[in-house]
Amino acid sequence: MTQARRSRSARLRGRAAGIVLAGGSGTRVGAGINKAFLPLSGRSIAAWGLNTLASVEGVGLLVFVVRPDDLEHARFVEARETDGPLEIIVGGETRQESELAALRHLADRIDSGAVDTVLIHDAARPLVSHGLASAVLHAARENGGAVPGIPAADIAAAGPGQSLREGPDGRRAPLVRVQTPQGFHAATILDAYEAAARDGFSGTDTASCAEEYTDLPVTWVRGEETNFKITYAQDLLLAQDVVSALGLRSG
Ligand SMILES: C[C@](O)(CO)[C@H](O)COP(=O)(O)O
Repeated sequence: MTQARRSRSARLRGRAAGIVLAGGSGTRVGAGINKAFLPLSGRSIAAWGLNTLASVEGVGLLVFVVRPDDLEHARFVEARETDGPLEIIVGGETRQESELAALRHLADRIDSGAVDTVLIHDAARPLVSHGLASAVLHAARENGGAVPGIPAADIAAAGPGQSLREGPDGRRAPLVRVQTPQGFHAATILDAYEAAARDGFSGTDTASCAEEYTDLPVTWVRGEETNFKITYAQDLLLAQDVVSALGLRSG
């Protein structure tokens, strides 16, 4: 183990696990390789989120979920773009299956209490800040579940024949753009994913599975505009501009 790795291992102390999902094909960006491994200011997109989660006090280990074809890329990220160590695992066909794979990978440590909280993050959101990830972890520990969200600034319609849900004051509840990392009490969310697997349920994000299978209150934490998801080629250009304009660095 190198000195850098020793110091990272020493810093990674805590009972929360960061899970970074890079199991999708990420083809809409049009690059021919999984977008999570495209470069952003000298490091892969995935490395940015991994390094940020690793910097959060209380995060004790990182699980990096990838496709079988990307294992070599993932090992490169571990060796060259993060201080490591990463627990690299192969995910499933869907987001739900990849999350389940990560939770099962942690199951023994969740059962023993060595892991109490999970922070599940999209590799495609490289610019999540240390402050936001820390706030989600804190809120998840306080409440059982927490997700970042930004109230939509534009007027949004639910679509023909649909009605927007009412807010507590009887007015229309604002639509919220949901981001990651999403933080949850680990044992509860593991049970939820096992129950979902038995039912064949597949959610859009961790919160949707939590809402369906748990009583956990899910708290909102104010998300960040810069924590956008890289989906299309123009999102990568925007991320590069944000990195330059704000002078951001990874790791
Ligand atoms: C979880 C998420 O980022 C919330 O906005 C989003 O649902 C992820 O979508 P993906 O298609 O799994 O990347």
